[in-house]
Amino acid sequence: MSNNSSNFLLLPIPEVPVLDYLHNRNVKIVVLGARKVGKTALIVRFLTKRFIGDYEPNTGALYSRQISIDGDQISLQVQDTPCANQGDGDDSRNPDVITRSLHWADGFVFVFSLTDPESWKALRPLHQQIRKIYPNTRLPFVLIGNKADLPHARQVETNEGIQLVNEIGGTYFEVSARENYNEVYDAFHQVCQEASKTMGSNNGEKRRGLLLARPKSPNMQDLGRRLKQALSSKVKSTTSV
Ligand SMILES: Nc1nc2c(ncn2[C@@H]2O[C@H](COP(=O)(O)OP(=O)(O)OP(=O)(O)O)[C@@H](O)[C@H]2O)c(=O)[nH]1
Repeated sequence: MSNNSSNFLLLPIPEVPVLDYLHNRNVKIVVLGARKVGKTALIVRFLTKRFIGDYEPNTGALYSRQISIDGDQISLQVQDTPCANQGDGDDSRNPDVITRSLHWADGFVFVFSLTDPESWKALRPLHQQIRKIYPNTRLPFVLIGNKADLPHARQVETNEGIQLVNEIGGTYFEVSARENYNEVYDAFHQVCQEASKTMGSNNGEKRRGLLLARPKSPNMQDLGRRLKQALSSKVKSTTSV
């Protein structure tokens, strides 16, 4: 077997079929928040409808799915991030993943726990970091106060969530990943819908010159680019014969 064909055999099998990936709109959402606020639980709930109680500490997984938004097929990628600053001295957990994700995103889901005021406070500095990257662009945001099923442990009031969302822009949702799929779905659907609309109005391009590759594999953009390159070199060699 030639070297060329073995290169193709080494490509990972993507969850999104490659041709769909190339043709559909590609929406990239980043989920941010302090540790243990339920980021992974929310993403998994949105994508699978299931609540799974315990996860390994987050190291920045990327989830890819096809979803339908307003009748359009969207290739959705959701980036779970390791953590946001919580003043716990553990900001060393992949700060690079967070910074790169901020550049990569088309929309953001900010998460705090209604039982943890520190997780609410951690979001402001994160938002300031995003404003520095995009001083003139308002990307879609939703703010989620999670763990609404624990009213006895609640320490952040609804008006504090509203106050924060008024500062950062976007919509505020109070949800329980554990108990309510519909609210979780509404929050994620909203940010996907807004990101998709924004991309539609910009011809699929978010902002020229600021696009960075996602930090970790599986890198679907790279896969798409490599496939396009392979196809175009095939066309070139055919036409030059
Ligand atoms: N009661 C309750 N517990 C929840 C809810 N969502 C998540 N949890 C729990 O909160 C804990 C943390 O959830 P994760 O999804 O791992 O949180 P994370 O933000 O991804 O955490 P890191 O990996 O540290 O970044 C787990 O024990 C979950 O079972 C919820 O809506 N209600």
